[in-house]
Amino acid sequence: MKFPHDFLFGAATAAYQIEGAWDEDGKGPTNWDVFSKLPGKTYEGTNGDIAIDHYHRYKEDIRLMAEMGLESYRFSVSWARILPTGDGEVNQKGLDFYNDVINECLHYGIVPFVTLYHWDLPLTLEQDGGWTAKRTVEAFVKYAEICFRAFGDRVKHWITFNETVMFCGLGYLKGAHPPGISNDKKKYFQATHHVFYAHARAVEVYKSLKQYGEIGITHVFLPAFSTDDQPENVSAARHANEYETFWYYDPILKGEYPAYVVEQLKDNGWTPDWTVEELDTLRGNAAGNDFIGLNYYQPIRVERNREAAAFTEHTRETSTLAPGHASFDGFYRTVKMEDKTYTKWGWEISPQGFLDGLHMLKQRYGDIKMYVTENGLGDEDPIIEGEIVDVPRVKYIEEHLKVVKQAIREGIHLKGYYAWSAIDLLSWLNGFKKQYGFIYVDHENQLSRKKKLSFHWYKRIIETRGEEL
Ligand SMILES: C[C@@]1(C(=O)O)OC[C@H]2O[C@@H](O)[C@H](O)[C@@H](O)[C@H]2O1
Repeated sequence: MKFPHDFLFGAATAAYQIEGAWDEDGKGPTNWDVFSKLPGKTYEGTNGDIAIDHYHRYKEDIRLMAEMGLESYRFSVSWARILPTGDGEVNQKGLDFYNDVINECLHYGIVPFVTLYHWDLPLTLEQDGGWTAKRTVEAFVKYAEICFRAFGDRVKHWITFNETVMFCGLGYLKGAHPPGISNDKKKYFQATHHVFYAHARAVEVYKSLKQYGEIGITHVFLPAFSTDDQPENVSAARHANEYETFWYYDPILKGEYPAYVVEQLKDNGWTPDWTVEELDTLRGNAAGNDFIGLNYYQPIRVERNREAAAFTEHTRETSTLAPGHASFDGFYRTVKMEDKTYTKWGWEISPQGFLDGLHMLKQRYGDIKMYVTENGLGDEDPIIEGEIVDVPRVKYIEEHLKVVKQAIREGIHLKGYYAWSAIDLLSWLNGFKKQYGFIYVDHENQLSRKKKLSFHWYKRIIETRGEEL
């Protein structure tokens, strides 16, 4: 069986991780331009000043994507190129760049799938409270409308935010992302609420423009499973799913927050300072959300945590999402299982966990349209006689695409798969060491591009619409 004719085979990137040109053509500074230069925050001090120079090489990169037969390219817009101060004057050269990227995609018949926010916040907004401040919400809505009006005649697929749990969790609980705050639960939940409210407002604006495309959000999908059937560990998995999934998916798809979490926030004094108007906006725009983007890499295996939830010192190393850590509230801990397979970064490889999780989502949210907006293997790719022989990545993506096909057979409304990533790029916390791309970038040779084994494999999968899987 082939994948359906309207299923999109894609790949993804993000602005800060590929563009470079951090201060060119009127772009304003972002939180990551500053944070990445703080000692110890990134792997070996790597940053996005140059990244892989996609700002100057986007034509070559998109030509390679076309050669691979990519049907759709998911990329993000750097807000600070469009609005250098976050909510002030528009920078025409920023609009020009993304118009060029979009037009280059369309030149090859590649469907652009645009993420408005992939973690790089204009510095002025971060300095003024970031996502804990209402100003950032209003600024995002202004920025989103500018993008809709500038690109919406050609861009018909919009993602508002990428992985809210990551930039809020690492920003306010682990201190590993800007603004580098640790263990501030009140700010964490406040920031997530402002993001969901900003999303709902952007949906409202998008629908009012009657551009007849689709808009959604991309969340991490991290289904939690109990290590065994002990009631306390089953309760740990429930707790993890409530806080890591339902807190994120419910306000978008149901228009309200999960009662389990709301009650506990109240007990702990972590309830966001939300208003009736904001909660009504969430409720009133849930139906306008056209899809949910899932970034699936792994499930988590959890058990009840019996150790006292002492203050946890977080570092870059403890923030790369490997198992063996207690949850922010100490309720559960993630466990590395003897009978499971893991990547070099300690992430479990579990296509079955994905399929089981998809059915959990369908049971809770019904027939919502879904895209796999990220899935891929972070690895240090083998190089044999100058060729990048990334067989592990081929196997990883093959197994997950098989599950996507099986899920569609089982009635899950999946409409596309975007591998992370189209091309090797800068990892926020792992520098250039953790590779994900179909295209290799040689940092020892003027960032020259080279097709990997997986490039040729994915090309064939797309050509045959995955019939062999
Ligand atoms: C934490 C990590 C990683 O480095 O493996 O997860 C997978 C992937 O998720 C993306 O949304 C990030 O932009 C990208 O940098 C990657 O980040």
